[in-house]
Amino acid sequence: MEPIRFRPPLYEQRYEFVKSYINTYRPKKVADLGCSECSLLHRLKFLDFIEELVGVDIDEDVLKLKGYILTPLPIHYLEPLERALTVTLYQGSVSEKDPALLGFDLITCIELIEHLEADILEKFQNVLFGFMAPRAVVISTPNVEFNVLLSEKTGFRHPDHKFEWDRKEFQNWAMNISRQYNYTAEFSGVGEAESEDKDVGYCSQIAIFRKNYTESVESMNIKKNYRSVYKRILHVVYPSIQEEKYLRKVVLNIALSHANRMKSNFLHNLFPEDDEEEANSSADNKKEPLSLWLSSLQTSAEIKENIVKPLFLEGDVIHVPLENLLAVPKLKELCGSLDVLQNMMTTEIQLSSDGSAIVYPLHVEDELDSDLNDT
Ligand SMILES: C[S@@+](CC[C@H](N)C(=O)[O-])C[C@H]1O[C@@H](n2cnc3c(N)ncnc32)[C@H](O)[C@@H]1O
Ligand SMILES: [Mg+2]
Repeated sequence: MEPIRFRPPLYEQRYEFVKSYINTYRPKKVADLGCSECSLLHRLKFLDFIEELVGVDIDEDVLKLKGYILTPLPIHYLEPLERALTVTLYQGSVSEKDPALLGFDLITCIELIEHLEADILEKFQNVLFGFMAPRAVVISTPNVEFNVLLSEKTGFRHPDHKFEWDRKEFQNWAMNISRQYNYTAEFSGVGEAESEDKDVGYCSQIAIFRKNYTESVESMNIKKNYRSVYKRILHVVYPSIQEEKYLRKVVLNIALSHANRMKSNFLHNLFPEDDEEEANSSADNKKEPLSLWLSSLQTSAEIKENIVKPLFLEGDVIHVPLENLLAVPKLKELCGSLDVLQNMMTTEIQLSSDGSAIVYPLHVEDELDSDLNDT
């Protein structure tokens, strides 16, 4: 018998299952127990509503070896996230209580439980549902009924498995836990058999638990005082505009790019002959299709600039009133008011003496040079 090959691979289907659950319920704090190489966490860090990601594994070496995939890249400093995001990895056993795992919206345990000895599994149930008590839990584990389709050989799918359950065993275990800890369980899975195969269920069976109660503040406070036992291996805070220093940077970048464009339009209107000279000086005065397309893009971008207060010259200084920048939707969203916008800009660049405008010296040649350098 040819062993079944899943497409996409089974592990990928498990991650996709978690991702689609997360996309539906949009949890902000998510932990993955038995996170191993952090592959699921890595996929989850791209979901833009998750603010806290935590991974726990007993194997310190794998966390140290693979944890780097969760650290920010240079692009994250250039383009800070809109939401806050922290990622933390702990070495520790899921059979031990640590307050770092309190208050989560979702905890996932993907192919973890079958690696736990009976006594550890017993403790783990109590730690996960009684102590951590997240709002939702997703647990996946092999469905032994499917093994007949996987290969001829008998025995467990992996040498480290301590058990493999059929659907009834898994569902009984999950239903007992639900009753004991006041959760509701639903069952699903990934990795389907071909239609002509007999009914063996999914290759990976999955239980989704949802908590039926809200924990009291007193109960949470007692748990928060438990002694920490997990060892922190990695803790990263992603650059985000929720932090003042990154918000300033983003506001400044957007504001200056718009202010520059407004200033260029203003200068081109003021000295239209420079444009003509430039046009006449081009070799045959004909634009290639690509440059035509690029210039049409620029024109539409320029038209979009919302001039609510005209730019003006005072001596040889161009004034770009900040009110125009506040009319840019993104800046309005980020700053809300003129005062905030002004405050963000004032320490970073030169404003007019009353703080109402960005000022640029009028040196047309420098201006045209700098335009060319910008492109
Ligand atoms: C099959 S791997 C999990 C794979 C991973 N969840 C994924 O889907 O990519 C099982 C993991 O559980 C971890 N593990 C086993 N016993 C544990 C325990 N008591 N506490 C925490 N992690 C444990 C192992 O070190 C291993 O990394
Ligand atoms: Mg396994």
